[in-house]
Amino acid sequence: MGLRDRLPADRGPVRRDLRQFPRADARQGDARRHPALPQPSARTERRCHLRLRRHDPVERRAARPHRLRRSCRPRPGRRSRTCARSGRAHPAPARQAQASGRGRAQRRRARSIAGSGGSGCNRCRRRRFRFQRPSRSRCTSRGAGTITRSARSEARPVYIVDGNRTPFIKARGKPGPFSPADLAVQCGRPLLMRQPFAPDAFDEVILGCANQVAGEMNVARVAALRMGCGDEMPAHTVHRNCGSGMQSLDEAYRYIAHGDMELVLAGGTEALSRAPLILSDEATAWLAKFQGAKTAGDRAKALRKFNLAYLSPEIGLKQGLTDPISGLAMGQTAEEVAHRFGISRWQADEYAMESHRRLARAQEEGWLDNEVEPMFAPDGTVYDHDDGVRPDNNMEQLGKLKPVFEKYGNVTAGNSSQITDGACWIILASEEAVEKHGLTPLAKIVDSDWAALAPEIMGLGPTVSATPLLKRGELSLGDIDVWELNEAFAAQVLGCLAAWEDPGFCRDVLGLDGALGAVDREKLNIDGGAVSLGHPVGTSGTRIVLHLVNALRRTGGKRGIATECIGGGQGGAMLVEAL
Ligand SMILES: CC(=O)SCCNC(=O)CCNC(=O)[C@H](O)C(C)(C)COP(=O)(O)OP(=O)(O)OC[C@H]1O[C@@H](n2cnc3c(N)ncnc32)[C@H](O)[C@@H]1OP(=O)(O)O
Repeated sequence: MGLRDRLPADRGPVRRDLRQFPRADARQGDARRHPALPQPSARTERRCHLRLRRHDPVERRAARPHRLRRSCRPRPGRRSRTCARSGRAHPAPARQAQASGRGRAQRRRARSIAGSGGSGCNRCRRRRFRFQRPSRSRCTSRGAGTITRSARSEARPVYIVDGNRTPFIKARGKPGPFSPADLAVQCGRPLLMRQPFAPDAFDEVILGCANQVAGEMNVARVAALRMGCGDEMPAHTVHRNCGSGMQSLDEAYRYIAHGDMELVLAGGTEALSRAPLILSDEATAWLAKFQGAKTAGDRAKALRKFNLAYLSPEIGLKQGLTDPISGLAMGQTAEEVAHRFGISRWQADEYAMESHRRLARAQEEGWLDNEVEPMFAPDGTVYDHDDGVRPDNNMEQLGKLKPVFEKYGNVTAGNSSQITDGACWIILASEEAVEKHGLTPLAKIVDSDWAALAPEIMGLGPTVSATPLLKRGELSLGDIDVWELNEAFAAQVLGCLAAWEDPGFCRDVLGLDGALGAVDREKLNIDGGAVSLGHPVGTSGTRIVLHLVNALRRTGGKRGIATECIGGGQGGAMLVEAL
């Protein structure tokens, strides 16, 4: 029975309450044992469990309930008050509803919200109800600017006509040879050279980048100019963390589908090796004072206040890979997903090993040759392949690695995505542009979706963003020939697969009538993924769509979904059809 047969018959708003997951029995499951590792004692197991519980939003909330400040609690019939936290005015909702002459139901709702102390201040309300209120379902609506169901039938077709990427180069603890703009230019030049149109024929250049460097602000425009697209080429950079590369494609898709543009160059670039070191606020203040000193005496005075600790900068990459709301590193969010769905270390390592095996096979068979363009460093070094792959990786090697993010966790350097540099471009065109320039479309973008969930479990982003594509397209799992699910962490990918097989999760979070089912592993990340290849965060979204198109064409498949989790608690997905 496919998803089509289980489509909910007008079930109303989906209840997306992640407190339900996992079931109690799954929580108690042993997710950490690995036969090749020394086993933790019962005491450390208990401690580890307690530590994970601290990340659990439900347990944490129970332990430390957020109290709305007095001033945030509007009461029916009272005058509006100012929130001490946000500084915004809170109208008393019941009175407000009455005054504006709204209906009885609305007034009742307003009273009940007021009674629970949750009206008015968005910040407070969001904090307090984060895991209490069913969130608005994004399975069916995507906010302003989206292509709605009715508009979709009138939308113009959008074609992927070409694309390529650089090799992904592992960051080895020092700045890599290329900046984000260098990567984008080295990737883009050969792509533009083989097109039958001039580089200035684009309507817009859009580039995703999560870590822009100060010397290349609006890196899209810098790259467009350096690629010879001309002074009149509009270009902008987009940022949706790990979804930046897919965001650029999605914008291009929408511009073309709406009839605003004909030909767009979209992509992603990232040089994680060049993430900055950041001076602390104290060090910056000292430096400002020192530089502002007018006399030699003032300078000497400032020098005397110098503290050696100022020389110890904060690591920008570490901060960037930590969620600012939950305070969890991305790897810890993967531990969270693994814990909730009982994913073991063994399973994660097995997945990682297979990822390396598949990428090595793809490189050997030349399946990536039409996708990867070599790069040339100023010192003459040629980079022509993804250098993170370990063709001879085995469970013994992987089993020896220590968990990185939790003492007795599952996530290691071996089953995490690697920190790499790389760029990727895709050319998108309307039917008119295809005809005008005599282009050969490779695939068509059919639909896309963005969804959000709690930052602690951002790894489940693919489930909440890809399922609406299946729903809207009335597709079952069997209708999807290839899946590209970005491998942020092996445990996170496996967590998504487990969630789709969990009837409770699918029913309550995804709004289905039962479990979606098991994704065929032979159709998932068939040529490896970020675990073996690396994950230049702003680029990966473009890469998975480009590779999906190539993989579909190579295997003779028709439909494919590229999907990824996004730091901060989001998911993005794109449905394409090979031509
Ligand atoms: C929404 C999202 O997409 S979230 C995802 C965003 N991205 C991330 O969070 C990045 C996650 N990854 C990381 O943070 C890093 O890769 C880390 C912290 C896990 C590891 O970083 P590093 O220590 O620099 O990794 P590195 O690749 O150097 O490996 C460390 C060690 O493990 C070993 N190792 C790594 N992978 C393997 C493997 N597959 N098999 C055997 N050994 C391995 C290395 O050889 C190395 O050992 P050595 O020091 O003796 O040479």
